[in-house]
Amino acid sequence: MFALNKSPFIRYLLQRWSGRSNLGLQGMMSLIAESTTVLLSSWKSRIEKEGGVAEIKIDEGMRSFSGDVISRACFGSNYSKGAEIFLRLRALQEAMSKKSLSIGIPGMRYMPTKKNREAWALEKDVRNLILEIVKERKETAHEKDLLQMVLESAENSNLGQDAMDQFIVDNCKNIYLAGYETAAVSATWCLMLLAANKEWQDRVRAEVLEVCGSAGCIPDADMLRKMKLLNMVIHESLRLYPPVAVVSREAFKEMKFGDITVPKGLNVWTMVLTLHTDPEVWGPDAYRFNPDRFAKGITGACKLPHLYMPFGVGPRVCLGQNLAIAELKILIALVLSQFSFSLSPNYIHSPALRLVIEPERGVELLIKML
Ligand code: HEM
Repeated sequence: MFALNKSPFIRYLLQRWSGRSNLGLQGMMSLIAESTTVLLSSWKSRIEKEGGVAEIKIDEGMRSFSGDVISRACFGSNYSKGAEIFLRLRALQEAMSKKSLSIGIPGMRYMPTKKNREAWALEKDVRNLILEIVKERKETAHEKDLLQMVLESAENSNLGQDAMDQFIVDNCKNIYLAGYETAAVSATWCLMLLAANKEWQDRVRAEVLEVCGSAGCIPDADMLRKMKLLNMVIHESLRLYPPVAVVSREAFKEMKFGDITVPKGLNVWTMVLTLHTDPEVWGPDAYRFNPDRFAKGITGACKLPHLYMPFGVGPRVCLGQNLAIAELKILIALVLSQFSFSLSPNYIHSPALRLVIEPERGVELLIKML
């Protein structure tokens, strides 16, 4: 996520792509629904096999889902093709979050330590896999997706072959990293909260069935807009478990904030989770799951609305936020309309700050068909 701040090209690409994509909003929604259906069919078979109730650790399923969406939306390929890349990017992310403990020691990232070697090997694998997809792409029909745009920009540049490959790999990696774990972990936390809060699960399910008509009906854009309770639950979930815990900015010049002087070149970290749970901003129940606080929107929920920032803030705000919210709404609506679920007695609450805030020991749910 931090690397993305140095990548205005991605912003340009996503803006260009959203204007030019032949997917359109409805196409994007069917694509998300297809990925959801794949996931939920696997849940159904588990439930049938296990006699009506299945204990499912949902984390991997959420990753497959979000990987499938981002891969098909942005790269035109499906999850099975990107699966190996995802696995390595996840391992790379873990290796990097461990490595980040040693930031601050000059030159440390160039030392051939065990962790660094592990990360370098993964980087190499990811690079080779992406370049394999690029090679296949060059031999087959062109699609108007993000990968195609990256390729066109690389070809129109004056870069040599090595620099061109690096350009393609960096941009593909950035999009995967930005949109994959964040959306997956948001869906996981949201389902955990609905499992732990049965009353809200029932309320949102009733809304989904009322707006969408029947179980398993794929919501259209209008239906998504009408599901207010669902929206409130997603806001509250992103407030309590913002996947990106820190938003960073570099001071380009010396700045003064009251008595504090920020020197040029300093990185300022905004702790999103701290802002999202400050009782001064959210009231005495700041740590409680209470989606009702969003009944009148973000401005009604907190004293200073700009302090709610799950997608960051300002000109570098998340470019994938509409895609991410659509993913969450469609997934949760389809889950609620077909299943009921509660926390498994084996669930251990273990939020851990890696590159995203994730449940270290996973989320196990007891799931049955309605
Ligand atoms: C719930 C899911 C997501 C969350 C919580 C999230 C959060 C964020 C945050 C906090 C930032 C940094 C913003 C800042 O510095 O002010 C960011 C940047 C970004 N996100 Fe997301 N994101 C999510 C999903 C996605 C998806 C699905 C994509 C799609 C490809 C995406 C693409 C990007 C890009 C390209 C940037 C960099 C923008 C720039 O620096 O110009 N994100 N995201």
